[in-house]
Amino acid sequence: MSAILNVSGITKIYESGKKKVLGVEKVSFSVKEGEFVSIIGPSGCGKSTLLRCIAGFEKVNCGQVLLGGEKVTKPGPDRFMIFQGLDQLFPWLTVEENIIFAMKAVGKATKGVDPVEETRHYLELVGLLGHGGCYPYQLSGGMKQRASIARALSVKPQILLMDEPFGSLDAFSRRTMHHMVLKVWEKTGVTVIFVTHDIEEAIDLSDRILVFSPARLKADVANPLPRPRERNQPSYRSFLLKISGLLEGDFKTDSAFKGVSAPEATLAF
Ligand SMILES: Nc1ncnc2c1ncn2[C@@H]1O[C@H](COP(=O)(O)OP(=O)(O)OP(=O)(O)O)[C@@H](O)[C@H]1O
Repeated sequence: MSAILNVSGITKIYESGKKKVLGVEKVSFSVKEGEFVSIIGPSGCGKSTLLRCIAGFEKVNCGQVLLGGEKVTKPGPDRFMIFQGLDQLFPWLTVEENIIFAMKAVGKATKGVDPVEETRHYLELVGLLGHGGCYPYQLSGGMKQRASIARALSVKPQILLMDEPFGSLDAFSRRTMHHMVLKVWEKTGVTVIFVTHDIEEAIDLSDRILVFSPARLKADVANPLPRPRERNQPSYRSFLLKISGLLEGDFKTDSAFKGVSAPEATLAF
């Protein structure tokens, strides 16, 4: 499979007044079409910054992001971002209307197909069939994230960017969401980049794990475990130890850029 995303030497420096803070520095990696890649690292190490640079929400200071060979300079419907917050849907529209609105806004409703029928397909995929007529306030946190994922898929993005999407859910709901998101990934073949603080979540879901230390990509590790991943297997434990070991220590990064403060990252799992 060829690379759909190429991130080449990107640096993002935030400037507020006289202060300059490093978001990410000289980060390079690529992602193949259909891959599921997780990004893990201490709080403040630049995971969200990286995702926002790929989404086109942030302008990079150096380097470039190429998606399908095209340079990313602004947000676009080929990248859809899902956040941790549970209020990403328009509260004045039903779930079905939210999805139809998104499809129409980016011109991705399939020609000759009734948008209501198409919406049903995505709702079924995320396990929300029968809830299309609900308003967001009538849904649980997990159901809201399912609806946000259905809406994201409906615009047929090349990459789904997920920034700790299940971070505010309880452990049981998270496990249920993991099954759902893997089913969606397998059925649609969409490329996923998934930010998490949770090592087991990264191992359960992804083909590859990018381990960050402050502002830098420290390791790019292929997940050797066959799917479905069994947490009680010795091979799972040893891979978990490997990733945990990569996350330990090394919390001071001096920027190569003069006058730029390194991020203050903390280990908080
Ligand atoms: N808009 C901004 N303006 C100034 N500094 C910022 C801004 N956004 C992020 N930063 C800084 O950039 C660094 C990286 O932040 P980022 O949010 O990308 O980290 P993170 O790894 O996603 O953290 P967390 O896991 O806690 O969400 C931090 O030092 C942060 O304070």
